[in-house]
Amino acid sequence: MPVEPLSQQDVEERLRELPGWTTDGVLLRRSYRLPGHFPAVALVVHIARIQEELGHHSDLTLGYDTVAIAVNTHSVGGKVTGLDVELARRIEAIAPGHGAR
Ligand SMILES: C[C@H](O)[C@H](O)[C@H]1CNC2=NC(N)=NC(=O)C2=N1
Repeated sequence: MPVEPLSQQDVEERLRELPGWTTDGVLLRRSYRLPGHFPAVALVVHIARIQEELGHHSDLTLGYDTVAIAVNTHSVGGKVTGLDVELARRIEAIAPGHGAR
């Protein structure tokens, strides 16, 4: 199935089920605070594993106890698509297990 950009309204509707995630119309973003540096590193590695499984990759920024995620779909010229929302859902499902909030 071809991947198509979502309208801003579509993105906002989908984000209602993803508290903490925001969009500026170009990127889907969320930052997490972790209980220390290694938990933050572990979250990055876990996200990297999910991204390899999906074949879809965000820009991940690792801080001391923070992880920031920004993602859109390059193949449609840098717009938000269902692939980005799916990645956000997958990340939300595993982040609490790392103590992320
Ligand atoms: C061939 C490979 O699946 C593609 O290049 C994937 C890789 N990861 C990707 N990640 C993101 N964010 N957007 C893409 O369009 C994309 N394309």
